[in-house]
Amino acid sequence: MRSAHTVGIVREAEAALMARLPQGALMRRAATGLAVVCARLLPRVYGSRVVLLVGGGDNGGDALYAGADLSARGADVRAVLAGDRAHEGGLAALRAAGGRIADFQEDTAEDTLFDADLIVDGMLGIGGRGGLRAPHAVLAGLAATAPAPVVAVDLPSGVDADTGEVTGHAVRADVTVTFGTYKPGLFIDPGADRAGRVHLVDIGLGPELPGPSLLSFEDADIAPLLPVPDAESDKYRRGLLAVRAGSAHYRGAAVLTVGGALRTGVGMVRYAGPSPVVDQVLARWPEVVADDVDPLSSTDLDPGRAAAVVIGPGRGVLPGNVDELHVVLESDLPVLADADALTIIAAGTLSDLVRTRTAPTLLTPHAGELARLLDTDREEVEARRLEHVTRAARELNCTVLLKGSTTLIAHPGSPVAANGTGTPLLATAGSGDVLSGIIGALMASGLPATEAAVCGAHLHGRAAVLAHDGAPISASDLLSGIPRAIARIRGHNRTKGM
Ligand SMILES: NC(=O)C1=CN([C@@H]2O[C@H](COP(=O)(O)OP(=O)(O)OC[C@H]3O[C@@H](n4cnc5c(N)ncnc54)[C@H](OP(=O)(O)O)[C@@H]3O)[C@@H](O)[C@H]2O)[C@@H](O)CC1
Ligand SMILES: Nc1ncnc2c1ncn2[C@@H]1O[C@H](COP(=O)(O)OP(=O)(O)O)[C@@H](O)[C@H]1O
Ligand SMILES: [K+]
Repeated sequence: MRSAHTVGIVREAEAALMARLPQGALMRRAATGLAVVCARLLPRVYGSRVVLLVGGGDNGGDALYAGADLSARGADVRAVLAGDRAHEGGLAALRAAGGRIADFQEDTAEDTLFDADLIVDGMLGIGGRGGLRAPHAVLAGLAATAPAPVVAVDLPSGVDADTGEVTGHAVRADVTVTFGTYKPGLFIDPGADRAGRVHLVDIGLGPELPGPSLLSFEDADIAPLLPVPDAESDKYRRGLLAVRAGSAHYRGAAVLTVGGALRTGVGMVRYAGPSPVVDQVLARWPEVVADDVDPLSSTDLDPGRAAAVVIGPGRGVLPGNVDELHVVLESDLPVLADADALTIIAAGTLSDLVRTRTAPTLLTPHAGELARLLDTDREEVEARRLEHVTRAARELNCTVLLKGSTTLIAHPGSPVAANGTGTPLLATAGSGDVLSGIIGALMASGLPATEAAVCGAHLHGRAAVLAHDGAPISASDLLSGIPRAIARIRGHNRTKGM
């Protein structure tokens, strides 16, 4: 599991640690770690051409000291100064080690960057604010087109460390070397996409840091959470999931939600819906126990021995659907509400019930649905995803999973989780229905809503990557990836344990 802390927290921890260390010690630790990663990226250090893009703050200082280390090992190091000032100690160290230093010149910068074997982005770190100004923006553009790999110092310049937001230009790194702790923006798109592979360099900040602001999970963290049936299990102990998805207009939503649950593994799926949808679900999934129920006229929940309910995908927003959701939310079962159920909640009539129910509640909106829940617009949510998912969890007093290129999961009082798996190919109709089924199965198996959401999103992304094989996938294709993803994740855990 990788923990991230916001800039404010990093600054406080840094101040506490620096008070006990000789001046400059932290920057030396950071720069040494950076130089080691840079050296590994070069076929050989001696004779390699390394170009440092140097900003006016300590981020530039890190780059200059690392450049001095590489220069001392025989690399040909050139620093291009983006600002009108640069870290004095770093400049002196690079000069003393034989490196060259030049101010940014529009007419020579391109040749300098295109001749490099490695480009080190030390323009802005956690002190960056807003969109990159010139000449930083020009250098970011040149670094993106130059053939050499780009290593970002602490974070790619132009990425907001706390949110992953990018306003205008930002560096696109192949590798980011970050110091002391991960920064949230390294795990949230578009920042995550700009960061490439992220290495953490330990500079001794750990003991000064409080609990994380954001978490990112890997296979090894997910594997122990996945339910494993044991010899004592029967279908009820493994969990019965009640699915309230699909309608005469949207039959596929029922088929996909149920499929997501079955492929994830659950004791039983009990489906309730209008008769033509029941026929379609049974034609595809004969193992389902299905009840003909017209949700528009019957509000009986009769969940049997259900351990959790998924409601909403393709279900409709008519008065009967509102009544059905009301009954489900009034139950003491864990509930996952998606799609049309979110539209109903956003309309206001049931949001109080969501807020006050004591059983676990998980809402799984995309940006548009979250915007409706928070009475704002989609662009606003997309620009500040972390802020909005946190606010929704707090205001609705439940777990909220915000879908999108980075899926975020928030629960009041807990660090937000950023999902690290997936592919843009997931942006296809119905893939959200599959996600609801996956998470519903995990909730029915007994996982708390937040853990089910974190595991489900991870599994969903892994399944997509395994299913696509380089070609586009449909939501149905995704289903076949789920068991393979579970096997891979479990296998990873075994390897780690050996
Ligand atoms: N914390 C730690 O534990 C450790 C931290 N360390 C390192 O220190 C880094 C933080 O250093 P920092 O505070 O000096 O800020 P930094 O990121 O260099 O930027 C400041 C400069 O950027 C400029 N600038 C701002 N926005 C801009 C824009 N949009 N476009 C253009 N320019 C812009 C701003 O100019 P101004 O706006 O003031 O004119 C100022 O000159 C941190 O990321 C890590 O690398 C390690 O050494 C050791 C351990
Ligand atoms: N650019 C992207 N990269 C990765 N995953 C994405 C991207 N866009 C969407 N997704 C994922 O695809 C799924 C789409 O779900 P949703 O928006 O509910 O679609 P639908 O309602 O059609 O099923 C979500 O899991 C979401 O996180
Ligand atoms: K940087």
